This record gives sequence, structure tokens and C-alpha cells, in this order.
Amino acid sequence: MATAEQAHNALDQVKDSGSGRSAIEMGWIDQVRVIPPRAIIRLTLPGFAQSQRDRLAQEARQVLLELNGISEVQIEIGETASQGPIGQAGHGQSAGPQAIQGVRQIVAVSSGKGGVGKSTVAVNLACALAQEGLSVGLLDADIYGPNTPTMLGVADRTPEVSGNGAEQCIIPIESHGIAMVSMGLLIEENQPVIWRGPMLNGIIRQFLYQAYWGERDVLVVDLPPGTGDAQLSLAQAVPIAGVVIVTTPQKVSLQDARRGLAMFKQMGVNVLGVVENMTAFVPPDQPERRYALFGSGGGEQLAMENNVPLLAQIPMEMPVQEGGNEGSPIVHSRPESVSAKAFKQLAKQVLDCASQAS
Ligand SMILES: Nc1ncnc2c1ncn2[C@@H]1O[C@H](COP(=O)(O)OP(=O)(O)OP(=O)(O)O)[C@@H](O)[C@H]1O
Repeated sequence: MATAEQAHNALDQVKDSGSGRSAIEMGWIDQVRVIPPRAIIRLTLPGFAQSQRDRLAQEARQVLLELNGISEVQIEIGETASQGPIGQAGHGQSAGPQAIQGVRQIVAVSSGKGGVGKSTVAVNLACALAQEGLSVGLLDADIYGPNTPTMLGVADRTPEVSGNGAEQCIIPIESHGIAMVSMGLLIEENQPVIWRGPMLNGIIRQFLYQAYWGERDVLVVDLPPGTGDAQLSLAQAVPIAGVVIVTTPQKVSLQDARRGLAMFKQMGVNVLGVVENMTAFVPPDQPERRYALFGSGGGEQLAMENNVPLLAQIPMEMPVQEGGNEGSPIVHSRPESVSAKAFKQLAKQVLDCASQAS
């Protein structure tokens, strides 16, 4: 008997005729349920002509009917953004990017692949911007590995919710001078990953519009790695001042970073530049030495190929990792370290580039 996971995966065969990308990649699948012999799905198709909707629904129906034990398919199609109470994923997309009241600029941090230090960069960038005197929010949209609560030392806190029904509003948690909301604070750790993708679009929108951000100069968004639903959802939901692409110097991680960068360009999102993380290892007892453990030149190459600046090179230092584990980002715990200085420089560069772009 087919499972919801198999049904969700089967929808990968349904493609956008223009880009050739799958319905999953396009962020069209809001919900998949299987109650044999019936599969129930909810699609979000932004501003499509009826004929296009019909074609996609027909294709989805066909692939689902091929699954073992499914003889009936129920398809719901959404279009406009729904702003239900927090915790219930909204389904649908608004007509175009919609600014968040009180938030002046949104800067996204993304990477082609996981583990390159994207969250470390997002957290330290946010803290360094706050140290510059700005009012900063941090939205951790990395639904697959939301680790900013640990990095900011608030993993045991639950954000408060105020108001009722459609008026409900999530209150970000304050830590190290920034206001933070994370999927990690709301989603149970053991929730199957299969449900996270379809929930993404709705949850990102709710975190953007239904969190009480107040007046913020900058909202930093930590995206999941890759080129998936979250990147699309964010770009469709809000105007983005720019995106910072994080990579390590290895040539192998460049391939993924290139794909990520190309996706943002394709979506018309301004790429502020590249951050090369783990550039070289700095031994704790010899801060003047550098060991290029992962090779060198990757960040520079990526930046050059795309005609964008190399915003910063962050060395690999033990205190960066320790600060992350202990809930005290390095720009706070070791402000004089090589990495902290590099992060502060990055914050200034990001501000410059974002203000030039706007
Ligand atoms: N410059 C650095 N020096 C030392 N350790 C680092 C550095 N950057 C990141 N790390 C460590 O590497 C690990 C991965 O970093 P991080 O979680 O920021 O990566 P990520 O790209 O966000 O990963 P994910 O894909 O899981 O979201 C963490 O333990 C972090 O502390």
C-alpha cells in the first residue's frame, strides 16, 4: 500500500513546462495525505491559467493513480495566501512579493550544500549587524537542520504567541541583541522530514508575516541548503535586498554553490556576494599561522565567475565552533579573534552592498 512519502515523491514526475523543474522543486505541493484507497493533495499554483492548472492536476492524478492501492485522487488547488493561525501551514502564494511592515531590508544567507557553515555565518552576521547599532531580526528557515537556537543559547525556549485566531502573532526570542524565530523552536525534532518540505511554504510565510518583528533595519534569513522550496517561497513572498552565498574553498563544493547562485539570479534576486568559510585553519596556539586544509581559491573563483564581490573569508577556528555549541557566537565570545573581525567586516560589506542595491 502506498505511503504519503511515496505519493509525495511520485509528484516529482510532474514538471513545470517552462523550467522543466519538478512540482516539488517549484514549491507547489502543500500537503499530501494517503487514506487508502484515496490520495489527497493540495497544490499551490501561483497565477496560472485554468488550462495550465488542469494539465498539472491531470498529471498529478495520473502519477498518483499508478501507486499501489490508490484508486481515487482528490486534488485541492490554492492560489492566494492564507494566513491561518500559527502552526497551521497556510497554502498559497500572494500575487507578488509583499514587504513586511516595519522591516526595512531582508538579507538571505544560502548555500549550495549543507555543512559549509551557513548558519554560523547567518548568526554571526546578524549579531555583527546588531553590534553596528542596527535593529536586527533573524529568521531561521532551515527546516531540515534548524540549529540557530543552539548557536544563540535559546534552544530550550518556546516563543510566546499573542492574540487569537487570524490575529495570532508569534513573539521572536531576544538573544545577543537580535530577535530570532526558528523552525527549531516550533517543529518537533522527530517530525518526519517528508512533512517538512510541504509545510515549508506556509510556515515561511507565517514566520515572515505573523511574527511580531517590530521595527527592524535588517531581517537576516537563514535558508536551508540547496535550491528548493524555501528559496522559492522566500523570493516569491518578500522583496529581498540581496542574498549572501556561503561556500567552502574546495572545488567540489563550488559546483553546488554555483547552482545555488544561478537559481537566485534566475529568480531575479540580487546576489550581494560570496562568503568563503573555513578558508584556512588557524591553530589556537599560533594565531598568525594559516593551514589551507580545504584547498584555496574557491570563493574567489565563484565570485569572479559571477561578477559579484567576495565579501569575506572566514578562517576555521576552534572558538567559532565552540561559540556555536555554547550558544555564544564568536563576535560576542571572542571579538578580537580573526574570525570575529572577519564577520564584522562582512557585516559592513553587506550593509554597503545592500544599500547600493536599494
Ligand atoms: N569558520 C569556522 N570555524 C570552525 N568551525 C566552524 C566554522 N564555520 C562553521 N563551523 C562549524 O561547522 C559546523 C557546521 O556549521 P553550520 O551548522 O553553520 O553549517 P550549515 O551550513 O548551516 O549546516 P546545515 O546544512 O546543517 O544547516 C558547526 O559545528 C559549526 O560550529
